[in-house]
Amino acid sequence: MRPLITTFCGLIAILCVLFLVHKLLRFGHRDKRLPPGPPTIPILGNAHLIPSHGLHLKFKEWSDKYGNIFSLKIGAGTVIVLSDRRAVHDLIGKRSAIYSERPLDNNSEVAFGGENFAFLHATPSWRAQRKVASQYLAPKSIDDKIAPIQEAETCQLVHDLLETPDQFFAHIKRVTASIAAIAIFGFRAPTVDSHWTTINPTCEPGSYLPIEQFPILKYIPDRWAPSKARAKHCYRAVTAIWVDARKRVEKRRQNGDERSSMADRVLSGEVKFDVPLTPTQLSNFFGTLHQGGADTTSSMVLTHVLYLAKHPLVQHKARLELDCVCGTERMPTWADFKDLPYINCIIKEGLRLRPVSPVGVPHRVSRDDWFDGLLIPKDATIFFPPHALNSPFEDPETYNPDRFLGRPKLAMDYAGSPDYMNRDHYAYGGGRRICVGIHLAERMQWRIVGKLLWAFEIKPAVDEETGKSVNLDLDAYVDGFLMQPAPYKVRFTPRSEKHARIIQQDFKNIEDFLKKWE
Ligand code: HEM
Repeated sequence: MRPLITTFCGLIAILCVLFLVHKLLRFGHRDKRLPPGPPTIPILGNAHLIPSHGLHLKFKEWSDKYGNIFSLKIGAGTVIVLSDRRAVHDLIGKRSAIYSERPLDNNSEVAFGGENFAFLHATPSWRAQRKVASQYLAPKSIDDKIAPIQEAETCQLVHDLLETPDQFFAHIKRVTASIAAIAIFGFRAPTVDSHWTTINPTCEPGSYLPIEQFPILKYIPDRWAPSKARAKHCYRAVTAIWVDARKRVEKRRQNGDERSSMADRVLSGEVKFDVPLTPTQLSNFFGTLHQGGADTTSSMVLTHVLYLAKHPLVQHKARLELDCVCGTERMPTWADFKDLPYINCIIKEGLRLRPVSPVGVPHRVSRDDWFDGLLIPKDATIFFPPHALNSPFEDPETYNPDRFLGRPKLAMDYAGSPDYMNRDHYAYGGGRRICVGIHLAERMQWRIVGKLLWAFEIKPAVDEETGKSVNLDLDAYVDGFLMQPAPYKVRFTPRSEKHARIIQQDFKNIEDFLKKWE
């Protein structure tokens, strides 16, 4: 009897081992109902194929090979990449009720403390924050309240470039940070080293353990996982900065100095959230908006300047319009938008060709869904990379603002249109999560590029040793959380004595207005 029991137990043990091996080999395996994708290997799936840099280029390569809708397996997780405009329109747009979550990611939840509304899941609190932000940043509200600030700040930018053109990187960072700081906190950044220019924290969570995809990693003790401590530190450091920012506004208000910023309106009770926020959540809400507004826009402006310096003919075309509408008497303002359509073409082409986030910000689907017979499983991470959605354009890798002649509207008009093949670009994302600052961003870029082109010839710098123009490398980008051009050198030469005089005069006229925000 005993040998029979032993044999039976042995059999059970072998079956258990076989089951576990089978389970292990299936872990990371692609379900046949999913969109196609690169072959998987056990456990990792496709995780070993993800490059540390240039993910947008890899996405493009995979979409050419496996189709415009492809999938990746990262351990237990699924990633779906949409490089198809119809799919983006149908899923991210029309079905946005289930495609508006953010990916499950324990590390960023710790790093943001669940308080950065750009990374919140689609909770009632996210909806409440989004509502307040989008009302304040709606076109009419911006054109009523923020427009004079934007015009004045861009006048200072042009003046700064006249005085110290070599510092153009810093000047461009200052102006976007200052406009965002006035709009959100009611304070400005008068110089490149002032508090509100340098406030933006650069704390990024860095590399970390992908617990959602490989659940076994959660058993690694905290002391062996420095990323966990880093994420906690990140939350504390960033929150401290934004709490301090909110307190500065409160102190100013206590001294009887009430202004018309978003923070002032919330703190005065004029604006209320449908779901109340704690003081710390409120600080992080303001901070998220400032962060979203400042560096994204300056990175884009630096792209516009880089490409303009390399393309004198594009500058020339813009100036034909500028000279006709404004002459040498005045700089362009937003009121000239309709009469200067080529500036809008330049903005669109920069955003299309070099979006700050070429893979886009991922969404997550909240339940199983189907598209063209393909399964999009619950909790899959959804990318719709702007870079891969350029296919309707002829010669998409070439910089050519002319391609947007005949498309005179702003990005939001095309994003909301059912004519998805005519959409200009996807640089602001899509669906219910589309960039909440899109109207401010469009106006900031237009005002800056319009004034720069009116005021200066933008040319590559001259090498002091050779006396020749330096080469500007259009592919030299720093690939971080945001893509921005690596440092480069250009010259800003005033177009004439008269242009320089107008710049000086305009600056004198706005100096006192801007001082009110210091
Ligand atoms: C050229 C400038 C800008 C670009 C290219 C840009 C791009 C983006 C993108 C791609 C997203 C993700 C959209 C999605 O998930 O589908 C986003 C979200 C966001 N942006 Fe912008 N953005 C810019 C300027 C701004 C400005 C000026 C602000 C605020 C003042 C802002 C605040 C935000 C916020 C708060 C979110 C998160 C929205 C949410 O998750 O509901 N951005 N932006």
